[in-house]
Amino acid sequence: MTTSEKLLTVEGLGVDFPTEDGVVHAVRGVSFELDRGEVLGIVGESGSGKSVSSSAIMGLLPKTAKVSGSIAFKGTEIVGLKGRALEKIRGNDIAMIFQDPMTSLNPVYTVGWQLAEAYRAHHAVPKKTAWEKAVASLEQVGIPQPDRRAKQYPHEFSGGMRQRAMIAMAIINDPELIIADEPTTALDVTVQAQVLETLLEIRNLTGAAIMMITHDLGVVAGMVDRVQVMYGGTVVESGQVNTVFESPRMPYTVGLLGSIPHAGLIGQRLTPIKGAPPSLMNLPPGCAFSPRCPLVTDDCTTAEPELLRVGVDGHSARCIRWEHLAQHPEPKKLFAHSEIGTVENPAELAAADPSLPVAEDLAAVEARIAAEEEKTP
Ligand SMILES: Nc1ncnc2c1ncn2[C@@H]1O[C@H](COP(=O)(O)OP(=O)(O)OP(=O)(O)O)[C@@H](O)[C@H]1O
Repeated sequence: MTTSEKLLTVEGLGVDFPTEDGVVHAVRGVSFELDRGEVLGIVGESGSGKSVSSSAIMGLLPKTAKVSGSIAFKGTEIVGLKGRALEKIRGNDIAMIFQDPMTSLNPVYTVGWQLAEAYRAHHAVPKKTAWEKAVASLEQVGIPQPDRRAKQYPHEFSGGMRQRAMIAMAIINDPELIIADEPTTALDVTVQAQVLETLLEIRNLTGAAIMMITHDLGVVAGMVDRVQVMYGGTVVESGQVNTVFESPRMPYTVGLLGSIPHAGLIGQRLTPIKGAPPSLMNLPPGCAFSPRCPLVTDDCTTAEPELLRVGVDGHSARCIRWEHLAQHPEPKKLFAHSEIGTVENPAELAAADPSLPVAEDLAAVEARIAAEEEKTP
């Protein structure tokens, strides 16, 4: 393995589920890379394909799933990997933390026994060594009196402690990638913050990369390095978290930022995005967000846009109208229907809005980005 090799490279990932009613295109053309020690946030409405993408990386999809594209972990292809080869990666190199700890913890065994077994599954060591490792790993996730707690059953732990025990389970084999699927949603705010803090400490200590799937934009803002926004089964915007939050270049991201409670919105009114997410069985032609987009034009409905480079440090967006958005004086108002009347036909609004400037010539925009990139050290 070369040092420049990415920890994870996902290229053109697609996941289809054939059902009686038709084929569900749950994940479509997803490509991204993850570096060692990087924290990537994946956000998007329910059903946008976040969990299915991460299950594909873990090799945890049901047999009915049709997977296409490539997922390379340290250069090894995971798609199509089965049996022992997959087991070796799963739980050892890549570990997963779920929303409900009881999906990983068995109620009939002590927490310490389960941790020790998880360690022994990947290491040929005596039981005593595995037990010591279990206690050490409980200590690592901040559980007080870990030697006493290790002898207890999951139901004797509080919700926050169970979540920590599950993190202990995930890290016991020193994974290089931790996938956390809504790991704190069920916890109260203070405990959430502590659990997230623990995850970041583990990243600092072990250098593991973290993929954090969450609805909570507050979590994303406070924790991740890079964010990836999903809609209709694909990535519609990605970039450094501050850049994406401060200068979103896909109207869906603007809508998402204004519709979900998060720290940056304190004192502001929430504005839901009108309409419903698309059916993944029957996607609209062109951009999947076009039926709900206040900036839609006829071109948006003819072909699905590529993920276009829209700024420095890998900022990209799947929107042919991103320059219009970039130059819009008040992007947040795009979704503030009540302030500009109820919008039945977003195309009419875009056409009637005189504040929308004409887009710069695309070549000029590319040149401007290239110049900015050159200036960045
Ligand atoms: N086994 C399956 N068979 C058929 N469709 C499925 C299956 N698993 C998931 N899907 C569909 O795939 C789509 C994407 O689901 P996914 O769970 O990835 O969404 P999500 O963005 O993680 O949502 P949430 O935030 O609610 O977990 C959904 O439409 C879902 O119904």
